[in-house]
Amino acid sequence: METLDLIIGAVVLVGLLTAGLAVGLVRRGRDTARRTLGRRPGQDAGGSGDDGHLPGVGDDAEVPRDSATRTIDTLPAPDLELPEEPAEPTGPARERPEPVAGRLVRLRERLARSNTALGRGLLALLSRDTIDEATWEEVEDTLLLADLGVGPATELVDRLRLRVRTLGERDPQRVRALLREELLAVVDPSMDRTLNTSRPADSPGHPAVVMVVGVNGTGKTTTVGKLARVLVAENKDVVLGAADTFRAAAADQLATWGERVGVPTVRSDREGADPASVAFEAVKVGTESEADVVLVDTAGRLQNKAGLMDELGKVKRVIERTTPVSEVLLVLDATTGQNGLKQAAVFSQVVDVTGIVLTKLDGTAKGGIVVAVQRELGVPVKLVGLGEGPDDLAPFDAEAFVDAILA
Ligand SMILES: Nc1nc2c(ncn2[C@@H]2O[C@H](COP(=O)(O)OP(=O)(O)OP(=O)(O)O)[C@@H](O)[C@H]2O)c(=O)[nH]1
Repeated sequence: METLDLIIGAVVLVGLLTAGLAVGLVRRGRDTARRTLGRRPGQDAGGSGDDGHLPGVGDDAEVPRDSATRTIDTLPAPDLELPEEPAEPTGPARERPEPVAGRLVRLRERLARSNTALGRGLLALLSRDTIDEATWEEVEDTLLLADLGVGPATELVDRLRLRVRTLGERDPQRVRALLREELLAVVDPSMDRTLNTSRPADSPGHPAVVMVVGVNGTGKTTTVGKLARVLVAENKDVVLGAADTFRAAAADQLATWGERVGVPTVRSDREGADPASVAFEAVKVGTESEADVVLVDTAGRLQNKAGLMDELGKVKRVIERTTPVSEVLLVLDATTGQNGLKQAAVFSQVVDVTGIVLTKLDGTAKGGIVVAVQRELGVPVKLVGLGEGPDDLAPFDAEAFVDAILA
């Protein structure tokens, strides 16, 4: 009997050992398969310096079983895609954005190549032997052609004429200096152009939220991408929200901008998903990850579609359930002149625009739109787009701008 018990015990033990070994082998096989699937093309089994057990940077890593359990209220809405953690770039090496200081100098270089540049036209007129009434009219026309707007153009000519006459000034260098002063006055150096990207003091624990709005094709998505780089260059942690859900490609475009500098993007893969819920989720992710700034890209809205404009208002209200919106930046294409101004007015009725981003300033010799749009909205131009390059976005500075015009 005892012998029989011993034999049964031994058989059970061997059985258990065999089963354990089999489970171990299957697990190990699955892990190996996962690592292989997760590997990007070009990475061999021993590559990326891994020891054969850890995934390489950017590979899918299985969530450890002992990682914190997420409660229901931290789960994303079903159609949203949260950024993978960590936000390491998966493509080429992470780019280092160029420093921001002095970028506006590029405008001077670009305008210098233009034959129709505003400053050159004005200086040619003012260096004539006689500056008579006809000349002043030509000065005014030149300013109007440069999209300065009637009010500021008349103002500038009246003041300049008075000073040139009163001082009896004929020296070209002095006339140039007077012109500079008057141009600067209409561009208005006293406006506060600071971009508010500091965490809000009145909403502790939340990131600054910047909403970017504007009509299709003005350069919104590109601006969000460039702005993310500016902030990364300032060592800020950024999260992007792809609330342009009209076009899935817009989210792809935004995510690509982010990946280049290691910034995560919250997005929905479903075209037409609720933009407000994407924006809300982006702010939530930004808060949970203790980001400094959340940049929310919105769909290009045609200003005559009242329903769509209402939706934009909703995006803002939904964000504000969590935390105040620090900046609403309206992106305008500098090459569209008066049309851009009409768009600007409609947008400012729906959301309180706090700053203008004037894109494609490299594509026009008409810098006057800066003045016109500020007058129209009473809101400062804070950033300007100077090209299609990733770092072609410059903080606007009135003096540097006028100097670029007069270069
Ligand atoms: N030359 C120049 N091109 C720019 C500038 N900013 C943006 N662009 C170009 O303008 C085009 C439109 O830019 P997007 O960022 O896609 O415009 P969007 O407003 O987001 O458009 P939707 O996504 O359709 O709403 C792209 O080809 C950009 O490269 C700029 O400052 N200068």
